[in-house]
Amino acid sequence: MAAPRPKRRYLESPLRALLNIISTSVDAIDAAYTSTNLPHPSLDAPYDPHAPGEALRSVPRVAAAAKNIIGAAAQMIAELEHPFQGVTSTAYAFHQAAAISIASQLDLSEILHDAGPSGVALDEIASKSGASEVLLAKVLRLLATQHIFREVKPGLFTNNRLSSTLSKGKPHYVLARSPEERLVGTSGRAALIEFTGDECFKASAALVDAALDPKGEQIALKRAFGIGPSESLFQWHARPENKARKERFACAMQGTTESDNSEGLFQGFEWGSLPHGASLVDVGSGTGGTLMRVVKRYPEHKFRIVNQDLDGVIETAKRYWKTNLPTYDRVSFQTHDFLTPQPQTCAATNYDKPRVFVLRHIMHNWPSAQARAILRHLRAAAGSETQLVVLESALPVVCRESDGTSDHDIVPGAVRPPAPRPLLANGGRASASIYRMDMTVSKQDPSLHVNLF
Ligand SMILES: C[S@@+](CC[C@H](N)C(=O)[O-])C[C@H]1O[C@@H](n2cnc3c(N)ncnc32)[C@H](O)[C@@H]1O
Repeated sequence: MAAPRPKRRYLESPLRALLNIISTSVDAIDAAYTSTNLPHPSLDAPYDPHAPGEALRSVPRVAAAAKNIIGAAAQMIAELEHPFQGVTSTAYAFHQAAAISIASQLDLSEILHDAGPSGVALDEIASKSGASEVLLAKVLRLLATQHIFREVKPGLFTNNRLSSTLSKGKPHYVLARSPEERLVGTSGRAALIEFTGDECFKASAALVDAALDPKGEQIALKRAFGIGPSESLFQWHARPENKARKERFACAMQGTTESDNSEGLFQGFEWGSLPHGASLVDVGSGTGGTLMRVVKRYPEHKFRIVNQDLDGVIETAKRYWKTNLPTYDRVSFQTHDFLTPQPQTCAATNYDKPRVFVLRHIMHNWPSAQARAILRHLRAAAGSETQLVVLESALPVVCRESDGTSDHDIVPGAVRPPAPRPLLANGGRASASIYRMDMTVSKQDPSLHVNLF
C-alpha cells in the first residue's frame, strides 16, 4: 500500500500576514478614536499639536498599533515594488532632502497658510518667494507625491498635515521683513529641517568620498566645508561668519523633541518624585528646552534650573526662555565647557545642590575619551543624592535573536520586545529615525570610523 501523502500545510503569504497586522492595528486605532468620540487627525488638514486627537496618538496601544502599520506598510511596498525601483527610489532620496529644505527656506508653508485651503497658484508662490515657478512646480509636486503639501487643482497648492509642521508660526510678510529673525521663538521644526538640509545634507554627500578614501579626512563635514583638522562642528559654528548657523543649530535641537519620542523625557525618569525647589542642571543645554518642558509639566515643584552651554549658545538659551517662559524666575544660565570641571558642585553652592544633571544628545557626539571626561567632571561635582539623566537612543540590531551578550542586554529596558512576524524585529520603517541619527552623529572614535561630523 502506498504511504499516505503528507498533508499540505497552508502557509500564509507574507502579504497576507502584513495585511492582517495592518487590519488588526487599524481596528485598535479606530476603537480608540470611536470610544473617545474624537476624530482621527486628517492628512488634508494642518497639524494642530493641541488638538485632542493628537494626544490620543501617544496613548501606548494607539502608538504601538500605528508603529506596526508603518512597519507593515513599508514592508508591503518592499515586497511589491520592482526590486530595482526600490533601490533607485532610495538612491534618489537626495532630491526629497533638497526639496524639503527649499520649501522650508522659502517659507512655502507660510505662503500657503496665509491663503487658506483653496490653494495658491504657482505664479503667486513664485512672486512671493522670489523663486522660479518652474523649480517650485518640481519641488511641490515631488513633495506632494510624498504627502507633503497638496495639489488641489492643476498648479494650485495648499498645506496639509505634514507640510504645515514646517510653519514657523509667523505670517509670511513678517518672515520676509526680517529674515535673520525667521527662526527665533519657533518650535525648532523648521530649524531642524534647514540644519539637516545644509550641514547634514552637504556632509552626507562627502561621506561617500570619505568612505572610499580611508587615508583622507574621515569627518565628512570637514571635507564638505573645508574645515581644519582640529576644529569640531561646535568650534566651526563659533566662527563669526557662522553665527546664524550656530543659532539655527540650537533651535534645531529643540525641534528634535518632536521627531524623537517626545514623551520619553517623562517615561524614563520620575521628575515628580524630586523634592520641591530641587536644582536641575542641563549640561550642554542648547536652548534649555529639555528642562523647560519639565518645569511646564511640574510647575508646583518650582525647580531651580541651570542651563549650561558654550558662550553664544547660552545667549540663544536666554532668548529662548525669555520668549517661551518669560515669567519663570528660577532659571539661570552659565557659560561652561563640559570638558572642564563642573562649577555647580555641592561645595560651591550650599543651598543649590545639584539634584539632577541632564545630558541630552551629548554623549553621542564624543569619542570615548571625551565622553569619559564629561562624566568624570559630573561625578566629581555630584552629592550623595545627585542623579544623572542621560537622554540618548539605544540602537537595536535589525534581526530577531539576542544571545544575551549584546551591550543592550546589560541595560535594563534597552532590549525591546520584537515586532510581530513577519515585520523586521526592530519595527522596520517605524524605527528608521534612530539609524538616521546614528549616521549623523559621531559617537565613535573619529580615527577609527567614517563620520558625518
Ligand atoms: C546635540 S546638541 C544638544 C543640545 C541640547 N542638550 C538638546 O538636547 O537640545 C549638543 C550641545 O552641546 C553643546 N556643546 C558642544 N561642545 C560643548 C562643550 N565643550 N561644553 C559645553 N557645551 C558644549 C553645543 O553647543 C550644543 O548645544
